[in-house]
Amino acid sequence: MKRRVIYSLQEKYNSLESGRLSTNEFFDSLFYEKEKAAVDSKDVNDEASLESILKELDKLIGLNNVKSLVNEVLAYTDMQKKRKENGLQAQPMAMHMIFKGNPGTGKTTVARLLGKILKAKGILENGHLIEIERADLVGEYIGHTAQKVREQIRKGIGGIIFIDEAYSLARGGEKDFGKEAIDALVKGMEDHKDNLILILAGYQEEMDNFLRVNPGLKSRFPIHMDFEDYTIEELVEIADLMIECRQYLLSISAKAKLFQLLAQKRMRDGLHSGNARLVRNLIEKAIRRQAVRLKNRDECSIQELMMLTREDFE
Ligand SMILES: Nc1ncnc2c1ncn2[C@@H]1O[C@H](COP(=O)(O)OP(=O)(O)OP(=O)(O)O)[C@@H](O)[C@H]1O
Repeated sequence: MKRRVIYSLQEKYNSLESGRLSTNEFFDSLFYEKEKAAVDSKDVNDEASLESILKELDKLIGLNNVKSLVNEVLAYTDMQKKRKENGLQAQPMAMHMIFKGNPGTGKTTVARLLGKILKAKGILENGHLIEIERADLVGEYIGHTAQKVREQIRKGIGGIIFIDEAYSLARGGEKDFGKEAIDALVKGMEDHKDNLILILAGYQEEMDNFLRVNPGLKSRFPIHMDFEDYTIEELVEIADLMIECRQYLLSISAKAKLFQLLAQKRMRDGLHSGNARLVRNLIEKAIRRQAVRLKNRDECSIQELMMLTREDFE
C-alpha cells in the first residue's frame, strides 16, 4: 500500500514539474491519497477483526437462532450499503433487542460479541457493552431517576446497554420510580437510535409478563431472541471449549464424572441449575483442586500440568 502511494506521489511530482498539474491540484491530490490510504487500511482491519469475531461466535456451542440472526443483520447492512451506492433508499434498522433465557445461557456473551460485530460493521461507533440493573437506573427521590438514566445512556452511547432482569424496573407498581426509568430509557433510545442499542434481558416468563404490562415497549424492540437451556451433551461440549481455551485437558474418566455431575444437578435443580455458568464454576474448581494435588510435587510433566483427572471433580 505504502509503495503504491509513494509511486503515485512520484508520478504526481513529475506532473507538477512538467506543468501538467498546478500546485493546488498537486496538494489536493496528496490529501486525497492520504485519506484513501487511511480508509483502505481501516477497511482491511475491520474485515480482519470481523472475521475473527465471527469465528468466536461460531465457536459457541448451539445458539443457532443467534447465529442466524447475526447473519441476517450482516446481510442487511451489506445490502443497505449496496442500495445506497446505487442511489436507492437505505433504511437504518432499529436493533433494540429482548433476550429471554435462564442464567448461564450465553445472553451476556452474545451481547458482548454483537457489540464487537456491529462496531466492525460500522453500525456502532465503539461497540462496548455496559451491563446494568435496576439499582443503576431507579433513583430514590424526584429527579434522581432521570439523572441516573441519563448518566447510563451517556456511558452507553456508541455501544450496547444491557439491562439484566429488566422486569424488575416494573416491580414497584405505579408509585415506584421504575416506571419513570422505563420512560426515560425509551426517550434515550429514541434520541440516540443510530448509535445506541438497548438489550433487555431476563427469564422468559418474567420478560413476557413485563412486555404484556408495558405494551408500548414491545414494538420498540423488534428483535427477540430466545436462549434455550443447553442439553447435558452441549454442556460437556462447552466444557471442552472452556478447557481448550485455558490450555488444560480432560481425562476420559474426568469427562464421565463431569457428565454425571451435570446430569445430577439438572435432576436436582431443574433448568435453573446454571447452564454454562455451572460448567465454568465446576471447571474452575477442578483447576484449583488440580493445583492443590500437584503443588508438592518436585517435578511435573507438561501432561500432568495440563490434565484434569476424575479426582479433581470428585
Ligand atoms: N454457547 C456457549 N458456548 C460456549 N460458552 C458459553 C456458551 N454460552 C455461555 N457460555 C459461557 O458460559 C458463561 C456464562 O455465560 P453468560 O454470562 O453469557 O450467560 P448469561 O445468560 O448472561 O447468564 P446470567 O444471566 O447469569 O448473566 C460464560 O463464561 C460464557 O462464555
